[in-house]
Amino acid sequence: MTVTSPAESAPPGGPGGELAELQPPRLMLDAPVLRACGLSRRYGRVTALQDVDVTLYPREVLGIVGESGSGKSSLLRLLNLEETPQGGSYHLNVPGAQGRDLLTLTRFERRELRVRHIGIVYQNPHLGLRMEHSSSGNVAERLVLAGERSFAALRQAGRVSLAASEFPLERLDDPPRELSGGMQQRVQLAKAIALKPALLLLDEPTTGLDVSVQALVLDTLRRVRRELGVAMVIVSHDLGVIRTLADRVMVMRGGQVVEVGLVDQVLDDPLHPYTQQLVHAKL
Ligand SMILES: Nc1ncnc2c1ncn2[C@@H]1O[C@H](COP(=O)(O)OP(=O)(O)OP(=O)(O)O)[C@@H](O)[C@H]1O
Repeated sequence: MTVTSPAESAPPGGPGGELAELQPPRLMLDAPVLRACGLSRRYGRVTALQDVDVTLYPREVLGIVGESGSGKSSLLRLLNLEETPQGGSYHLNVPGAQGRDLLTLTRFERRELRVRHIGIVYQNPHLGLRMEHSSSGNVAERLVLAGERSFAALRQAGRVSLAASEFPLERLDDPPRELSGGMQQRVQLAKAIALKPALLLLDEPTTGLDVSVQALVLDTLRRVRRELGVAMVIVSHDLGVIRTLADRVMVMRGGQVVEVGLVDQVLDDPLHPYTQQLVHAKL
């Protein structure tokens, strides 16, 4: 399906409307940093994603919500170039990839692009971290993949990135298996932002953390967004998290997008019956 962004559907003018009200949100005035069209993914007989379009603007945060099994994590894996869809196209507006459909790249080219331009934080830290290596070593690994070889530079870059994710620096040498869930998410975040990616993907980054830790991690994500200006896609079943972080939200059901729009618009005045059900169930 084709989802038209509010920017694209906004009328150029109208009776009685203030100009400011008619202009698309500032974020949407730039060229998109990410544009994926018609993504489809099947696993055997299960259709995880069907004809999904995603557009993301620079510095924008797009939330993805939907019931369990609606395809949210599958979509993030495709956007992270971990898996290949059976159909669709995917463009990122980053150096070396302009005008190229990323789905046509070789495995090596995709890996390069992922290392340099895409960061991801998984709900399960075991997917994103080596639990036995030191925390700073986990962050350094990404820099090594990008070609950095100097031990001093790796150590310093790891420290800077962990500090940016508000990780306690006295625990730099501790392995993630000895850290709390909130700290493990901070190590994942530090690794994800180490090379200042254009795109940060977050899969339920606060799920499973206790409420006070969740709030701290959300604060850090907001600050990272503000300071790095990175565009983010965040999957969460928690509409409070989406409201706190996201500019727009995309609602998924059965592998398809049923509604997309500005967060307040969709969560306060949902149009699709499924979104209405989702919002009311969470109230
Ligand atoms: N590797 C896989 N092999 C087989 N089926 C899969 C695989 N990954 C996902 N699926 C199926 O694809 C569908 C979408 O799964 P996905 O994990 O993307 O949903 P989700 O919205 O992220 O769910 P949740 O909120 O529970 O994490 C489900 O039916 C799931 O069983």
